[in-house]
Formats: sequence, C-alpha cells, structure tokens
Amino acid sequence: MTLVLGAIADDFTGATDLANNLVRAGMRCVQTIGVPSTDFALDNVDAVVIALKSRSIPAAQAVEDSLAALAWLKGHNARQIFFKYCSTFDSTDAGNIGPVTDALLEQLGASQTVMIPAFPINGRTVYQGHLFVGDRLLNESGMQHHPLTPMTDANLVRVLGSQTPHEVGLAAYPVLSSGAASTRVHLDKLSADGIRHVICDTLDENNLDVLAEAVVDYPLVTGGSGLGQALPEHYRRKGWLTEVSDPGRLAPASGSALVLSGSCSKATLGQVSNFLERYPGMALDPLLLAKDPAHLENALAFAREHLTDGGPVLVYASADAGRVKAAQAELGVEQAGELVEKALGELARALVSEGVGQLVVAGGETSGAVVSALGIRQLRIGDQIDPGVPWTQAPLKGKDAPLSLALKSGNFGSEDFFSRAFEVLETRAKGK
Ligand SMILES: Nc1ncnc2c1ncn2[C@@H]1O[C@H](COP(=O)(O)OP(=O)(O)O)[C@@H](O)[C@H]1O
Ligand SMILES: O=C(O)[C@@H](O)C(=O)COP(=O)(O)O
Repeated sequence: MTLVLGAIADDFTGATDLANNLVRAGMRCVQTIGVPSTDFALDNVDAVVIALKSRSIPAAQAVEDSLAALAWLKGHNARQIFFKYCSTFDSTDAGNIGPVTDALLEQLGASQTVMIPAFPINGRTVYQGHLFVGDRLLNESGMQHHPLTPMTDANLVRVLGSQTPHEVGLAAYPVLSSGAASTRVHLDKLSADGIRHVICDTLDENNLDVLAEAVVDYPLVTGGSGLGQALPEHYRRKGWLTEVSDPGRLAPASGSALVLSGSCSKATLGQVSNFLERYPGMALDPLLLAKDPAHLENALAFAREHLTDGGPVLVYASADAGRVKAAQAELGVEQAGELVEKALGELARALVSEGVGQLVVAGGETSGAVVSALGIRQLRIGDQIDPGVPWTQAPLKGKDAPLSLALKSGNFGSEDFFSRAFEVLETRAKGK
C-alpha cells in the first residue's frame, strides 16, 4: 500500500484539525493515536495522521517519538511527510518545531522544507515572516500568556532561528503573488544557498494554493492544517489521488454529554463563560487538586449529578493568566499542567465508563491526556462543528456504541461552541 501523505502531528487537537481538512479536501484519511501497530489495517486509505503528544515534552523525546512515527509512515511508503504543528507556532526556545524538523529532514535525506503555519479561515496569517491571529500580532493575541508555550515574538524567522543551528529563510508575499513557478525558483535559490528552513508568508487561501503547488513534491512539508486543505488538489493533478473520499456518516451518537476543558486560551475562556450562562459547570483548582483528593471526588460527584438527565455539563480548569501564573508559581509549570491533565483524564475515564457517550475536550495537551486515559487508538472523522474541529468517533473496549468525541484546539470555535457542538450531533441524528 502506498500512502500519498503521512502526517506527524505534535498534539491531538492538531492531528484532528489536519485530518478534518484532508477529509474535507477529498482524501481518505485515518487518524491514529500514537504510532500504529505493525498489523494496522490500511485498506483504501490515502493519508494517515499520527497524533503524538510531543509539543511540550523535552526536545530529545519529541525527536525520538517523531522519528518512530516517520519510520512507520515510510514503512508504508508515504510519498510526502507532513509535520503538523500549531497555527500559532506553539514552541519554546528549546523546541520542539526546530529540532523535530531538523531530525525529519536529516532522516529523509532532504535538503529543504517549508514552514507554513497559516490557517486563514481561522484568522492565522503570516506577513513578512510575522504571524498574526486575526488583526493582532501573535505576541499580542493572548498567546503570550499560554501556560506551556508562551509566544512572545511574532517574527517566525527569529523564533525558529532560536530552535535550530541552521539559518532560516523567508518566502515573502511578493514572491507568492508571482505564482507557484516563481515561488519554486525562489525556494530553489535559497536551497542552493544552503537554506534548509523557509518561513512562508500566507495571507489567504490563494497563497496556500500557490505554496501547495510549489512544494507538492517535497519529501517533507511542515505547518498548520491550512496547507492540508490545499495539498490534495495538487496530489490529484499529479495523478497520485484517484479516488474521492466518501467519509460516510458516523454512527448516531448515544449516551450523556460532557465537556472537559483544560485550555486556558482566550477563545476557550469565552466559551466556558458562554456555556455557564445556560448549563452547569464546576471549576477545578490545581492548588486544591494538589492538596486535597476530595476536590476531584467533588467534581466527579457534581458531574454525575448533572449527567443523570443527559447533560451537558462542564468541568474545567480553564483560568485566566493571573490564576494560571499563581498556580504555576506554587506548583511549578509542569506539575500544575500535569495535575490538571491527570484529573481531567481520570474524570473522562470514570464518566465514560458510566455512560458518557458524547464528549467535548478543549485543549491540545488536555485532549492528549483524556484520549490516552480512555485508551483510544484511532479516530474516524465526521461532521465539522467549526473550522478545524470535527466530531470524531472512536470504538471503546467493552462497549457496543462508539464514543462521539470532539477535540477542540484552544483558540478555535465560536463562543457558543460547547453547547452548539451537541446541537450539531442532534441535528445530524435527525437527518437535517
Ligand atoms: N488553572 C490552571 N493552572 C495551571 N495550568 C493549567 C490550568 N488549567 C489548565 N492548565 C494546563 O494548561 C495547559 C493548557 O494546554 P492545552 O490543553 O494544550 O490548551 P490549549 O489548546 O489552549 O493550548 C495544560 O497542560 C493544562 O493542564
Ligand atoms: O493549528 C492549530 O491551531 C491547531 O490545530 C492546534 O494545533 C491547536 O493546538 P491547541 O491550541 O494546543 O489545541
């Protein structure tokens, strides 16, 4: 079996985001959680997206995990490899975008790759190497307060430059406006000058299309899911994609409805407030979690009480920058994050085993913790709720019905996302 595309995503929401765009662009795509086993069935599949939890772990581990994913994908003859990271370039000076990209390039024997984080439909654009979220520079968008990967510089040439020993180049907007052939000439010239990494401007979907055409034959591309939306058409033109995906419908959802949120991103904070205007929710406090096991028991009891009539109910650790900083100052950055992730993972395990069948999780790291706690290995992509966030389904050991699961990236989704997600499921069930 030859895969057209093999993707390695550095978190679980990012993987779902990419898989969603590939499916919407007509590829037959499977998302796996972690590197699949050797006997994984791959019939009629064009793309595999391997979800790793490698965004915020030590760089050496992220490299090891990514190379293991690459080995599996190359073992299945993937023509092109896509390293998916966040559209807000979430990383620190230690990595992991630079070290993972360098390791993938080296392993593939490739001399250059492109960095294309933009996702215009969700407001992520790049101009003269500077990343914008909506009308704000990245470092003024709220991302400067991210609990694990605070983004304090919008200049991606500089940001990536601090993560790799190699010089970083730029394919700026004027080059892209002159079309795919000129863009490729520019990239080749940079390559001849020894430039291995090229940050690419992207203002809109036309630019993504130009970039996709220019790099369709690169062994490695890197970026956000916007590029994933644009590549399939160019695979088709090359004759690599002959079938059009028919993702089919997910099985009807069943069970009660729960939202777990560990994202502290600006969009999520608005979504939490919006949900609480209409539905019940309980806040988890990392400081209490550290001191008193009864805090988690109380959250479990609260959720159970409100799930008896089907929910939806919310349990969240999401908090503003001041409260996050206070928790981190007392517990340490990593330990605060881990405590919250572990607690939300435990809640998911207990409540899904008791009958939750529709679960929304907010936050990439949080989704990693929850999906791992549930022992999920594979996701099928269904209807999109908002750009970048589809409903998915996963089989569960010992259960007849699959779990309906939506993994929401921190900054994605409309303000009423948490309640509307369940309405989307209900509408589909009624066949509307
Ligand atoms: N109140 C809090 N204090 C400290 N850390 C928190 C708090 N709430 C959540 N976190 C941690 O912040 C991180 C948020 O990351 P993530 O889940 O990836 O969200 P996002 O998708 O918004 O980036 C997680 O590690 C989570 O456990
Ligand atoms: O590219 C994106 O923005 C998302 O796919 C993504 O990776 C988001 O990560 P989190 O905000 O950590 O969920």
